Amino acid sequence: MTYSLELKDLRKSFGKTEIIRGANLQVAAGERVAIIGPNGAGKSTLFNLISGRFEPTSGDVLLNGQRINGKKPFEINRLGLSRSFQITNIFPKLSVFENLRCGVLWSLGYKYTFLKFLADLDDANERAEELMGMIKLDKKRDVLAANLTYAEQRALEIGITIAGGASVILLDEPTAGMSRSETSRFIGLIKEVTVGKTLLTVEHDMGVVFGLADKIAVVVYGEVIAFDKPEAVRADQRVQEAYLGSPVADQQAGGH
Ligand SMILES: Nc1ncnc2c1ncn2[C@@H]1O[C@H](COP(=O)(O)OP(=O)(O)OP(=O)(O)O)[C@@H](O)[C@H]1O
Repeated sequence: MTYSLELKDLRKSFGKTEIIRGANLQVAAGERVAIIGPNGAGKSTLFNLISGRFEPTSGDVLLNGQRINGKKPFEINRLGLSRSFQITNIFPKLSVFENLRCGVLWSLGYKYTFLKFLADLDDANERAEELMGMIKLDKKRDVLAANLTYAEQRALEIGITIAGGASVILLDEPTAGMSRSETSRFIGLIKEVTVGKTLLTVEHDMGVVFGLADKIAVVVYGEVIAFDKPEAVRADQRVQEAYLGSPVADQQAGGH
């Protein structure tokens, strides 16, 4: 079976310190996966290895069966993996529509001659309109991104992240900083716009994890110690010991 994303005995050291210590993960197409784990476990480092910001010390990252370690982030992006950052990558002085159109054009840009660019501008406009509807910002079409609410800016960011049609989407704490009601609405939106796509999130909020994920990958000390459906992960003794057993985590999970 070809996985959408696969990590094979992935390792990463910084100097003499090994941070990722043989991580393995097999994510099937269309799965929504939340990566959880204690602070400093290596979740962000894993994201950086997958998206090409860091190169692994050893082991492999496969995207749709193709080895991508050593490739540049933009090359990986063009192979179908798109990542959004906690720090937004929107242009504050452009409108919602212009931001989305930039996202679409950027994702197409590399194969374009100027004439082809002009011919396809209509397509880009159409796609930007479509994305605007998906992220429910059509009524804010001409509002500058800087003037959107925080939650709207995060929605715009998701729109830009999916603009290029990538099949694998990485979201870093997508609801961080949102209120409870914004968060639950946003989980719904993320689910809608990623239908049919493979989704990976790094997430601390257990409410978001259990609301969004088909499967949870638990990273402890640079290894994936469990990868399963939420109920199974919750019942896993090792996970409870390492992570979920703490009263704080139980409280965050809403005592399910
Ligand atoms: N570029 C780097 N150079 C040296 N050490 C690093 C680098 N990046 C991360 N580390 C170290 O790797 C370890 C794992 O960090 P990472 O940010 O991946 O953990 P995390 O699970 O995302 O943590 P958190 O939940 O707190 O965000 C930490 O000890 C961190 O100091």
